Amino acid sequence: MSESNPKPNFGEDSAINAVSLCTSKCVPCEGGIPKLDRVQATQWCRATPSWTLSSDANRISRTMKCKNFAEALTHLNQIAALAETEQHHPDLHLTGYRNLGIELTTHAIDGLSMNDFVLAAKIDQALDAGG
Ligand SMILES: C[C@H](O)[C@H](O)[C@H]1CNC2=NC(N)=NC(=O)C2=N1
Repeated sequence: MSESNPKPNFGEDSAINAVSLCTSKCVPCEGGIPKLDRVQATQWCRATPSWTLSSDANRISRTMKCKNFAEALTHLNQIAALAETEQHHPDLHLTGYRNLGIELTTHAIDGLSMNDFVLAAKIDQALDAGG
């Protein structure tokens, strides 16, 4: 609806959901766009329910316990490949040998953009496919 809602790949009326996010591409961002506000970020999070919005609404995160260290590394590499394809890069944390933490924010705007949700949905698709 509103012009300030940055949904360039979705159009005015189309729904934001995991499928529409997965078929979208990250847009190169070097600043100059508004970050999603808390209300927008909360709406977008509904499409990526595995992700938690930070208290300052500037990032989303997902944690997962992998079977073992090798599976955690496999997932890290899957995420790295997606990040390189999309040219949008998460903060990745591998702790306690199999606990994977993934954080997404758009550094150029110090907050959330569509890119974070596109990559989050693609990460979910890859990890939850069992690969
Ligand atoms: C032009 C290109 O999109 C930018 O340099 C990218 C690279 N990857 C990035 N990743 C993230 N998470 N935030 C950024 O602002 C960012 N900038």
